Amino acid sequence: MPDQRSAPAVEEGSADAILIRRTMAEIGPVADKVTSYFYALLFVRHPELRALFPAAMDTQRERLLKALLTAAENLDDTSVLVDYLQNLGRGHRKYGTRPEHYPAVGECLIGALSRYAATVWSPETEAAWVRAYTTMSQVMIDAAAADELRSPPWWHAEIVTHDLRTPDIAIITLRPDQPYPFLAGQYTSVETPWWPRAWRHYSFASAPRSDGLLTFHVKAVPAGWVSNALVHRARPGDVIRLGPPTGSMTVDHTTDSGLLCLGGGTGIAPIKALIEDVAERGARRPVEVFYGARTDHDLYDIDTMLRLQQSHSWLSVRAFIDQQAHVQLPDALRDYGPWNEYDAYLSGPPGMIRSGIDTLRDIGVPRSRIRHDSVEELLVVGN
Ligand SMILES: NC(=O)C1=CN([C@@H]2O[C@H](COP(=O)(O)OP(=O)(O)OC[C@H]3O[C@@H](n4cnc5c(N)ncnc54)[C@H](O)[C@@H]3O)[C@@H](O)[C@H]2O)C=CC1
Repeated sequence: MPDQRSAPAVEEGSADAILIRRTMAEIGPVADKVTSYFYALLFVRHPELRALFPAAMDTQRERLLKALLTAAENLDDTSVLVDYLQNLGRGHRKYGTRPEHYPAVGECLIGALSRYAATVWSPETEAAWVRAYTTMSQVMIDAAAADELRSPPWWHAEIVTHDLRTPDIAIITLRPDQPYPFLAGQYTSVETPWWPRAWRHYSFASAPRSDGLLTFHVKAVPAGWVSNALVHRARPGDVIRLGPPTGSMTVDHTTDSGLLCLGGGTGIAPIKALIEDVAERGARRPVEVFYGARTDHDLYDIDTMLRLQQSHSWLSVRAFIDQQAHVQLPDALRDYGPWNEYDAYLSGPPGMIRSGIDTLRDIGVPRSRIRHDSVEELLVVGN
């Protein structure tokens, strides 16, 4: 019998969803151990799969757990879950994942969960996990197969310019080896030749261009292998790999509501892409940008933003520097507005996004009008 003590007072959802959430609640406090044990099982039982993963597994561990939690939380919300899994399936093509790998992963996952969620584990729980995993992996496999007909698993892209704007921020322009379709506001995953299979996310800093070139703003962060390689090692002529575009922080061109954009640090990159997108459509909708940084130095792209402001009467750019203003970026929103006719776009460190959401909700902006990339994904952005 499952242990009722660990179950929430009122449990809602399908029988399988309840059993799966109970397992997740049970493993929550020992999540690190579960993921380590899972990978140990996987690599011992299926050593041939080790080559699909990066040498350093730190970020990978967080990603597996995040995927499991997202799936468990949305088990009864089919459209959110299917969307998420299709994206995940398409994104797995760049790792070389094949349909026959899924059962091996499922078997080791259940092995790890049953060991660490022993008090709530039962034949019913196991059956619920087998059903859920089988359905979810089939969605990923089908999405990957459909994507094979339209897109390559990854793109090669050559660095054409590398502009070191500050000692730790570079603006990098790339030429993909074949057309790379994406929307302003989206992001992609990047792998460098120096750290094979370590993929990190970066937002596109420009709307799609007629010459097909792509731009990223990269800040080298402490212990960030990929970001340090891109800032300090990469040079024109080097070739990196890109995964497919993803993200829904895009402009809704079916309305002409204003855009309220909050860009913190290198989070200004996709905001610049959104401005270019609005400009290209020729719609004169108001775009209000709040650009924040900790120091003058970190406001590395202010000249570009001010130039854009000069060319577009509908654009307003306000810059905030923490050290001078003694307020954090989201607080600045309260002094302007009203914002209830605006769609809000948040881009920057996870803490800024979380507090930006709170501030906007607090001043009456509905959640449905607030867009940002997944905060969990951002934890592995830019490393
Ligand atoms: N699509 C996206 O959302 C993108 C996100 N990023 C992320 O942006 C970050 C940029 O890093 P840095 O330049 O070092 O940023 P940073 O740590 O220097 O902060 C930039 C701005 O955000 C504000 N801020 C930071 N933490 C906050 C918090 N907890 N509450 C309220 N405001 C806060 C600061 O006041 C500052 O104005 C990285 O974490 C990167 O992953 C970068 C590009 C795109």
